[in-house]
Amino acid sequence: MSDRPGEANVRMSAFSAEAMKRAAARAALESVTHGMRLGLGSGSTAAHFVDLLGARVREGLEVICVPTSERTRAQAESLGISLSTLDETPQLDLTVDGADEFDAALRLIKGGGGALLREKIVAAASTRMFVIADATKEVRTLGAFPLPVEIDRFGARSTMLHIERVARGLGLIGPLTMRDAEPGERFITDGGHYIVDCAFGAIDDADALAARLSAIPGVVDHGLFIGLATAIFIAGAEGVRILGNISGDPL
Ligand SMILES: O=C(CO)[C@H](O)[C@H](O)COP(=O)(O)O
Repeated sequence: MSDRPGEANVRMSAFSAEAMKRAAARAALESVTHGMRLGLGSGSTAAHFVDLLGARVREGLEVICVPTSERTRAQAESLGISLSTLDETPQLDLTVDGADEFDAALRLIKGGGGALLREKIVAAASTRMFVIADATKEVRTLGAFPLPVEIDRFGARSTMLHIERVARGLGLIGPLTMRDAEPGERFITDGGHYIVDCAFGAIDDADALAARLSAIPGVVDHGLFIGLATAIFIAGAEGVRILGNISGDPL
């Protein structure tokens, strides 16, 4: 278990990291059955799941899927996976997505790829949410990965100050950085918002921080996913371990 982002990744070759992500994706795919309504996550681990799902669809599996980003939509479309929207298909059976960090209570930090708002909406519309990850994402305390917060473009500076104040009230102090797509060009989410990356370090009371961030008017959503994941498929050198319950409720 790592407390520093990338610590174990340094030891892990790029090939084995990708192999582990794919192993986690393959294990989660075993729960997908004919006729399911699926949420498709975003990021490199979720992309392995979409790729493997595409192969099953070519073999005849019928599922209907709601993507959590335009990038995932394009990938799924290119693989011939049937797509829908949450307006057409408002309730889903299962969402499979990656995460930037998770803890033993199945709490997550997400949004490293900037898709956290749609990811959270889709996960909340799903009976179950499976997280697929390599073992480097497991932490004792969330927060080594800077917490992404999606904010409205209007009054962005003011909203950042508000986030800082709220965090300080919980003893969390750390630089807040407006995310850029490239130097000099702001990152804009699929929903048209900015992302602020908050490097607080260890977040001892994630539940309180989540509630206080949600109450800030300019905050559209934040990357703390609490009470949404029902199972986490963790791929490591010894194979895939499952945290939580693949058939049931969040912890
Ligand atoms: O939350 C996300 C995107 O918003 C991703 O799930 C998260 O960043 C993990 O990505 P990867 O699988 O590439 O490590």
